[in-house]
Amino acid sequence: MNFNLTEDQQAFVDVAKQFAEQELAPHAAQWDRDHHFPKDVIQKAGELGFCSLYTPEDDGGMGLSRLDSSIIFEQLSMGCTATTAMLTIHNMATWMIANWGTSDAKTEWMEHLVTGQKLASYCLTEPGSGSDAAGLRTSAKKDGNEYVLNGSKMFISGAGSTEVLVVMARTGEAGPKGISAFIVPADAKGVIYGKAEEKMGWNAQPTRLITFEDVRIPAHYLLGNEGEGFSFAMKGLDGGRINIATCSIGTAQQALNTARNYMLERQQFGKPLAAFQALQFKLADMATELVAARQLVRLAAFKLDQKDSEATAYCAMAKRFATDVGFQVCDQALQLHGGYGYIKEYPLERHFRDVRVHQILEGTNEIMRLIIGRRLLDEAAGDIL
Ligand SMILES: CC(C)(COP(=O)(O)OP(=O)(O)OC[C@H]1O[C@@H](n2cnc3c(N)ncnc32)[C@H](O)[C@@H]1OP(=O)(O)O)[C@@H](O)C(=O)NCCC(=O)NCCSC(=O)C1=CCCCC1
Repeated sequence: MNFNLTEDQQAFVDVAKQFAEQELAPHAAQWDRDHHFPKDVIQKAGELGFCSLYTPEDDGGMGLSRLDSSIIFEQLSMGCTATTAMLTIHNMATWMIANWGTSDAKTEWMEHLVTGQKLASYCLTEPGSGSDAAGLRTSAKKDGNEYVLNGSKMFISGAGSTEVLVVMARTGEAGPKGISAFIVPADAKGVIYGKAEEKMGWNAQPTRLITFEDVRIPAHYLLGNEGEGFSFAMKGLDGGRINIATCSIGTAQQALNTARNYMLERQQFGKPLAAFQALQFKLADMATELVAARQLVRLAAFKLDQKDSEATAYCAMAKRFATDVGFQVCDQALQLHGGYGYIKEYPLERHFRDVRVHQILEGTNEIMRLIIGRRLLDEAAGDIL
């Protein structure tokens, strides 16, 4: 077992780190303050392949593994959490279209999505269904060569600024088996956008309600077959959960680095904070938990790459653990800064606000525990640990 980065992975790290330092980090605070969505910067990231990291090469993507992608997203999220998170969502939606889109739909959309010239949002959650995703009510009714969509999607990242929506909608019976997935052009007639939500963090990307009123799309925008949409949505989220966990790791690493430097510089009682053993212990615990979280995220990514039968449970474990650790590390880094941690002149309060939502979205950490627990207790599952 080799835990070192390969030469290729190190090269990816170098490119991503440079991009994060030059294109993201210098602007992240301003984007947060202005609630500015830096679409041009995401498109610039697309020129480096970052918009289609794990989309297969045959579909125009980079064809990288989930592990390689996680290593890259970690570096990018050290520059700007919210922008990188949006990039991961676009990667997830693009991968879904590449995997299950019809050849006509792929001919129409893929070349624009893999480069990031067009961006995609993922639309599962509804006002009445969050954790109970299979309870969704948005409907898609077949009408000749078209589907007609009606309903609403809530908390949609990028909504109003992306060109493509991957929408899960009901074509059949109640529950997961009646759900299908569709490509919906974001400017289709009848797609109506709500106001941008005022959020605690993730301010460098818009979040809106989307309402579909008799939205007509061609039948070949159906992904796979009718009734397969819930499973596609969940498969997309297995990878999405690693990506979000990764964004927590990168942000927490950035917060840890900032706190370490502050401890070396800041003098109190005639000596640097670094000289106080209680604070050394705090930093030691932050680093230890962060390293453990990173390894679990990379293990889950590896399991997904291997198509391991327990990959879903490992992705849930990684998401639960890394987003909890990421939040705690950012909180402790803020605490180590004392009053300076609480003011906006320093980045700690932004990191704290940005990672908080990772414990909620792409499945709450309570749902992650449910997924892990169910699997552990499934008699057919065998030993997963
Ligand atoms: C786990 C869960 C609670 C599901 O439970 P139920 O008991 O209803 O469904 P159950 O009986 O577990 O399953 C149904 C079928 O589905 C297959 N399948 C499940 N997982 C997977 C999987 N991982 N891969 C493949 N198939 C899967 C399952 O096998 C079953 O099919 P079968 O009967 O076997 O033929 C699910 O709903 C969930 O997870 N909620 C969190 C939602 C949630 O995560 N939002 C997040 C919304 S997105 C979001 O927050 C974003 C934020 C920022 C932007 C991006 C998006």
